[in-house]
Amino acid sequence: MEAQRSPQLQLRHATTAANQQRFRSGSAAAQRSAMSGSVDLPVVDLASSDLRAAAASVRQACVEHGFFYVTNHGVDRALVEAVLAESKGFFDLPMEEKLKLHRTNHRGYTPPYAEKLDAASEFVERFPSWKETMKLYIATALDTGERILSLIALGLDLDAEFFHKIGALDCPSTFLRLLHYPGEVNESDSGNYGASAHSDYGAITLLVTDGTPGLQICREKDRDPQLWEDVHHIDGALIVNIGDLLERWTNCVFRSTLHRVVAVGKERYSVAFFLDPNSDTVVECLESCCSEADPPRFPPIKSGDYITGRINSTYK
Ligand SMILES: O=C(O)CCC(=O)C(=O)O
Ligand SMILES: [Fe+2]
Repeated sequence: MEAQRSPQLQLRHATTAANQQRFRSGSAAAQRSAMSGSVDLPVVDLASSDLRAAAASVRQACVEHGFFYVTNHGVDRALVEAVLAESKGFFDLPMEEKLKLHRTNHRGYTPPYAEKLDAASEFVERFPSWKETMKLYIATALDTGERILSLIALGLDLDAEFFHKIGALDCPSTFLRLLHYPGEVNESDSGNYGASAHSDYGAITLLVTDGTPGLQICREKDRDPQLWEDVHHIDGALIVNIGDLLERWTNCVFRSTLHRVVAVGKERYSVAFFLDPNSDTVVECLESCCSEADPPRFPPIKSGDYITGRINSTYK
């Protein structure tokens, strides 16, 4: 496996107050008034022997939806179950115990409401298999993410090893977020439950859920009223989505699609794995994504500067 920056892990109760800052739009009223339907996202078989065809599906999915499913992805079902079980164990703790892991520098627990409390970490003693489970999950998801990036590169008419060759995966940045959406809606949330509309910051996100619905995407963010479509659960598949950094890298050929999680009257667990290039990777318009008629829309930027800027504007 490639060298890797120390992975960051975040535990989040996904009620509004803790999420609100990072979202581009989506007031409670707007969420309620938006139209909705459901979407059939493409499914890409990562074990396909026809790499070119798989890459073409990935490209189409990234251009049209910014979201797709992957199957035969190499992340064991038992491992996913173990991560969800550890997560449930943590979120089931009394609040005062969870607060001992209160978030510092983007790691740790974010409570439902953003109080400022200081507490120490006692993670390891309380959850003996936590570290190994999360380490294995992160390593496996990283491996899967790299395979997806190879297909993305091929789909962009680049060498399958493009991201490796430019050093973007020498020391990639990974971030694991364990999310818990409580079943009951708190009155003070004003009906704005779950994760408000947002796009992810980085390159790609790999998402698993416990199968509870709630995830929706909005493919045309400027449309009025917005059309929100349910992303249904496919047993055993991972959901992959493109983040803003990859949208920028591809000169907006690929979409970083607005998404949110709405209340379904049932508690929900999910695990989001964010994969970004190493921080000194220069993200500048890929050759195959610009032309004289469609010049680069953004100046080059180091991946780390871009992500840090986004995170800092979130957690001010
Ligand atoms: O919980 C989910 O299904 C989505 C989570 C998400 O979009 C995020 O953490 O960025
Ligand atoms: Fe997201």
